[in-house]
Amino acid sequence: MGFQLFKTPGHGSYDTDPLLEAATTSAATYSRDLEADDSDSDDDNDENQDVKDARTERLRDTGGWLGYLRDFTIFLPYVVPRRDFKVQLCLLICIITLVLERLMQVAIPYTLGIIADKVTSGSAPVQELLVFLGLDVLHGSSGLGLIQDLSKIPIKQFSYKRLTNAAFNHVMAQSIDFHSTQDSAEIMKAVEQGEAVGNVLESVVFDIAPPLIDVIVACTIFYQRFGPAVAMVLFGASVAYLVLETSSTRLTTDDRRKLTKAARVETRKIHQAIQGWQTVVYFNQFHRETRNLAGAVSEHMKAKTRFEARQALIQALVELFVPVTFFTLAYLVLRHIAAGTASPGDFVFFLTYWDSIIYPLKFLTEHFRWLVSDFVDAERLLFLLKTKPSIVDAPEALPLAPCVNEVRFDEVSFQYEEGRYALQDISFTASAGQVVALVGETGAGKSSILKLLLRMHDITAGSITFSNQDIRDVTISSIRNAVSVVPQTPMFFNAPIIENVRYARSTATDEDVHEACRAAAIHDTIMRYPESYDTQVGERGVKLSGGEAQRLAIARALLKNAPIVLLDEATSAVDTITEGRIKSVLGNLRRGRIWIVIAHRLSTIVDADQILVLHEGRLVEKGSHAELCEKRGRYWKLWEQS
Ligand SMILES: Nc1ncnc2c1ncn2[C@@H]1O[C@H](COP(=O)(O)OP(=O)(O)OP(=O)(O)O)[C@@H](O)[C@H]1O
Repeated sequence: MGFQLFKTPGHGSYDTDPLLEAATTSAATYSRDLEADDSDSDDDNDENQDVKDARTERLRDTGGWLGYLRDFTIFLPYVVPRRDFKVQLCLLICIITLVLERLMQVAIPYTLGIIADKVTSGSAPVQELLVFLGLDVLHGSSGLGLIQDLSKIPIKQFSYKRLTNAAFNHVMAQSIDFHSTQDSAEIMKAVEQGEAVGNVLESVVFDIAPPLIDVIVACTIFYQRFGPAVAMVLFGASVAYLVLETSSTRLTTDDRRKLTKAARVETRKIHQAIQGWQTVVYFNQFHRETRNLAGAVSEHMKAKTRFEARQALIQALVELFVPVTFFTLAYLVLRHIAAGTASPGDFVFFLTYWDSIIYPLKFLTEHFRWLVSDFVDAERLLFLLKTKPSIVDAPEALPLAPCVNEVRFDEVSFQYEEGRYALQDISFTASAGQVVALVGETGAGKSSILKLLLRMHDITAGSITFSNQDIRDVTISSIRNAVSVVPQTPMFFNAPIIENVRYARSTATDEDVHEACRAAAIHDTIMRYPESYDTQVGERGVKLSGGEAQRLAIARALLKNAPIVLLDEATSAVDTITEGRIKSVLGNLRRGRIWIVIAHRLSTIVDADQILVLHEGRLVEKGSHAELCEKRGRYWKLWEQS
């Protein structure tokens, strides 16, 4: 699939808590990366494996690293502040501070060397000491460091703001096929990576490039002051140190992976137990969960001990390299002093300069590791931004004409996947003021018709027109403005009822909202709540009963006041008395609108103007209730069974 961001790994086997796992399907998406850890392969245990796989594939497709890196130019418009003068200025300040820092790096040891020489020659170098003070303050966190840190803030925020907004808009503009196949946790992770691109740039510009430049500058200066031997030792030692550091990282990779896996298993256990708290109560399995967690915690700690001890040992060995290099260099410099080709001040210069080179070098591998991890995160965002929505406006699409009084399906065929038709040769017309009911057994294609009306998918053949305008020739946004939907399972935001209903039309007054709720037979119920319309509905509306949620969804759809209303089993959870009340109010609202209704309970659509009977994606019967009953065909059979 073209839009597949990352592979979704299979569920692992976890025999200690299978029931809980089944009960927490929503947790399953959240802990996708956690579940990946349960696979047998070590590589699969790596949370970034999917990104790495995608990278390998892209490397193959783009013909190597150059082509691959070229993909990253997609970020340039988001990180280059073309029109933002403030950010441009900050960027310039940062570059200047970086250059000044490099100069300070040499100037400070140089000044100290002069001070030492003056002291040994018996004079008091007060002036030089003041220069040193000035340079030191300027070089530290109170000088250039402060200026740099402050200038970095707007630069990082600039790219974060632009990338996060762009990624969010991109995800929201994706089509239903993207949203129904992608793991939502994975998409969220990708959207949240706006910071990673900024971090990559920051790591390269501020953490990785400067120490490398410093080493080269130091080698040149050492060469000039102490000759080629000292310069060669410094250069060779720096390269060897970096190689050793990198290989030592590799030596602990396996332990690090095991540690990450153990930590994730622990988090997963906690997450599942909390998510599945009700299931734990139903089966009184508190002890089992406590035992499970205790096991996971001790595994985690064992892995941590192994990793940290091994890393400490390897690090200790690598670090031995630093004093040995220092000793060699110091010995060579001292020989120069003894030979009279260098002064004691030169030794002080060497001592101070050594410190300023070696410490950043020590952190280089650490920065490199962070860079790799930020790079992987940035890749998630890259793959997301490269995913194109499958349904987009035609180049010359215009908004739908405001008055829609007819919906027409003309020999419409549609397939979700190649080779399997969900709908075939569907033709019908629904006019303003009419109720058209879609009936048929499960899987017959009813919901697919609603999705096509919202242009969530494009049809394979035929045409769908709203008042003679093909929906592929008008803007998607105007289609969605013209259609109100009451889904089978409505979703609400964790906000007060009034805001949830007003979501349909932000300009609606409180009275408009009340009116819509009266029409949906929910107003009186809401007024009985202690906080009436200010009652919070809970996450996704969990505090509402099924019937209340459906009635609120109807109120919301009515408030939108669109010319086409789609009801998908909209009253299936409502008792028959309330349903009767809703129907009588909806009857009054029929005028001027087109109603397309899906119903399993046939009693709810007996007075529909047109009943379309679908069977295996085909329209097999069409007519009023009386006409269809008279036919004694498929509808009649369904009616008899109901
Ligand atoms: N996203 C999808 N990808 C692939 N096939 C799909 C998808 N959605 C639905 N289908 C298939 O299309 C056919 C029609 O599905 P549809 O949901 O329209 O049926 P329905 O009549 O609304 O069923 P129900 O009454 O159970 O809601 C079914 O065979 C279904 O498996």
